[in-house]
Amino acid sequence: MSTAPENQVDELATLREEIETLRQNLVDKNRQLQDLQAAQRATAAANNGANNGVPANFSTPHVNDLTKDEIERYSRQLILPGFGVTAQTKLRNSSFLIVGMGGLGCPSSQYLVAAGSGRIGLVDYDLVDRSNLHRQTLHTECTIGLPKVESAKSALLQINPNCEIITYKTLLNSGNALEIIKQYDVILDCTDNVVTRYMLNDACVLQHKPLVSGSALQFDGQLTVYHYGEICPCYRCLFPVPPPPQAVTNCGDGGVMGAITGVIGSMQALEAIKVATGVGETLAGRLLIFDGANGIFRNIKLRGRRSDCKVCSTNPMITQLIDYEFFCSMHASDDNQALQLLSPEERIDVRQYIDMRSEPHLLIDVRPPNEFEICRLPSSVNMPLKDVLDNKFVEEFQNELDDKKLPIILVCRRGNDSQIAAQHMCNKYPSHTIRDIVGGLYAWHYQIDNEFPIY
Ligand SMILES: Nc1ncnc2c1ncn2[C@@H]1O[C@H](COP(=O)(O)OP(=O)(O)OP(=O)(O)O)[C@@H](O)[C@H]1O
Ligand SMILES: [Zn+2]
Repeated sequence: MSTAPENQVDELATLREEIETLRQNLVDKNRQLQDLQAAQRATAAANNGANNGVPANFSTPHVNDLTKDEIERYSRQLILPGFGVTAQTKLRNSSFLIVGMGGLGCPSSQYLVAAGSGRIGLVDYDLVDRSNLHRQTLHTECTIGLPKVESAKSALLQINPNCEIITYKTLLNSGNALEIIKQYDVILDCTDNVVTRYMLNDACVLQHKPLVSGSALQFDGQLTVYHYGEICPCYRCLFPVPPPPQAVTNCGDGGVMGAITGVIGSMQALEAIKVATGVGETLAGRLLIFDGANGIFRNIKLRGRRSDCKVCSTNPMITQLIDYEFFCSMHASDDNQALQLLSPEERIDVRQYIDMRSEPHLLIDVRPPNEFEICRLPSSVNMPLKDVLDNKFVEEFQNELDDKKLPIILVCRRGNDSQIAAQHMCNKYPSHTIRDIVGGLYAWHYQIDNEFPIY
């Protein structure tokens, strides 16, 4: 006999509660583990030099200042020709600031911590989300909802408890960047937005810090080291003017293959290690381009420092941090990115759409076909935005458009593209009722049905 629907609902709720309690337990246990490990390290440090019952003349002195644990832990790195104790010790005396604990920050911090870096700062304002887990490999099912910096710190200390890890759960901006950056030797840009790229670049130039910069989108990645050495350009030398906001795509909109961020993030760690130890040739003055779809690495030579660069030239115009959101006409965080193209009366919200669903209407989903395939509202038809803008709807929906009373509703993922489509269609058919749904499928998930998937 099958369970009654209301029992299933109760059972589901109980299971969810139990999972939540277990998750919270795991987080608490992880914290306890970290505290115990810290106490253990403190005791070991206090006992350092004590002979633990072994006669004094039998205790072995540390070789070249590396402890027994360090020699064992880094043995495969220590025996590398050209690396050795000197580089290992330099690494231990170095500090790295990783800005962004997402797709790039996770692998780069993982390798820097595992390799024996002395001190690592982690900066991120965001919380772990389930959609992060396919690429942000330090975060897990158990740390969903926790600050990314805390989730990462706990995972990193499991790898190497000897590394000092400092967390900053904050948006790095003009107000706090210089103060934080000055405490570290090498800075890694693992963020995903143009505003932070310019801000970090200028802050690193002002503080004379090398900047290891990575980016990953879809199947592609890029990597270089800015402002390192005499002639190496800064980000502004290459891009004096920010791109127009509509030309910028992030992972949330364009998608990204997790392994691409793994490749670029690991290489950022490698570049940072080379900068800190002086071993090997860094990518300063060169840009590494990774075409993951075709398995091709390219290395292109970059121009030298720009003599009229606003920040790194001998007579810079920028001598302190500016308002980068204003400079780029964009936001640094994912918040408040909603486009305001149409007035409220030209739009409907999800509840209004629910009310009109029983009446005849045409619901057009303007997302790309691969996203439409992931999930869709019942009875919606797909016409991607670019086809709407090419007027393909004129032919495709000729009958519906002939019926002037039939409302046409446009929907997309978050309610931005649907506004562009609605505005375009309204210009062509001004007497027709054409509306878009505020907040799109996200609003549907949050306000109507949280079983409806979001991505
Ligand atoms: N100025 C900043 N200060 C602190 N953290 C930042 C800043 N700008 C971006 N970040 C962080 O950088 C990380 C970039 O990660 P990633 O590119 O993998 O994207 P995401 O924001 O986690 O995910 P998605 O774009 O899929 O929603 C994010 O965790 C974001 O919070
Ligand atoms: Zn410059």
